[in-house]
Amino acid sequence: MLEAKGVTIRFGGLTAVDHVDMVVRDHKITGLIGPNGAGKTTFFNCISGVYKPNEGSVIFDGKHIEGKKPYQICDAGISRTYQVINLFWNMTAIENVMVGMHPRLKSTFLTDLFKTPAVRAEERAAREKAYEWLKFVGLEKYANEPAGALPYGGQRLLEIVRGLASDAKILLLDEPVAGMNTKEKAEFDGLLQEILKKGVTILMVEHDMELVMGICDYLYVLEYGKLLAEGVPDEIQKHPEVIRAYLGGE
Ligand SMILES: Nc1ncnc2c1ncn2[C@@H]1O[C@H](COP(=O)(O)OP(=O)(O)OP(=O)(O)O)[C@@H](O)[C@H]1O
Repeated sequence: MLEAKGVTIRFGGLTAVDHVDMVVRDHKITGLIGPNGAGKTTFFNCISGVYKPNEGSVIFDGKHIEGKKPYQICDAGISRTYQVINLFWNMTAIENVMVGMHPRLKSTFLTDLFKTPAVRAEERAAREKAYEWLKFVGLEKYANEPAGALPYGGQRLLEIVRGLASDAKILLLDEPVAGMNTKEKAEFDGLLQEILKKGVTILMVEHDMELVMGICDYLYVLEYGKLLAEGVPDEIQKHPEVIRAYLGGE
């Protein structure tokens, strides 16, 4: 479904992502791991349109998307979350989800300006749908609270659900459990399974090895921008190069 071929990005003399090939299979959880500075977030940025790769291609549903703008990539069905949570802090939780739904809404600047009955009906329907999304992640009680008032784990979930609300086919999660407590992490595992059941494919960068090894169907390992290994978690855990590079030889 999503395929990267030879993706390369350079910052001056540094090749942050170096000819990386990756296949993200439909309805699976693919993990991208590697030591700090390996190029994981930069790779995400190439897929989500923040950067245009210097070389290589990214193909989604049979179409080249490398070099497209982030909003075009989002419209195509790829949504992402950020390492540093990126919400509209002064908007309520439900409004944040509605913003996520915006690409799928029909209203335009002019119809919004005049608040036609059709716009009001669409807004009502969008609010109801957004509320359903909040329920999906157990955040409905915060619907009318500003995003900044949610507990930290809740903010992470809100960011994910805002992505889902755009009818994403692929969700790119950048360190989704960073900062979550043990209970939130345990629940997160179940949530990812529920997301998969909705037909959404997941690609995630995560440092929490227990989570990654337990939940991912397939893993790619980056080191200094290059692909070091790929395989199912069992293979990766035993891979001598990965143990050397990432697990510090333990
Ligand atoms: N905009 C930029 N300009 C210059 N160098 C950059 C830029 N973004 C990232 N880098 C460099 O590219 C390399 C890869 O960084 P990146 O953030 O992608 O790694 P990462 O694997 O996501 O790390 P972490 O696990 O710490 O988040 C690093 O050496 C980083 O300093």
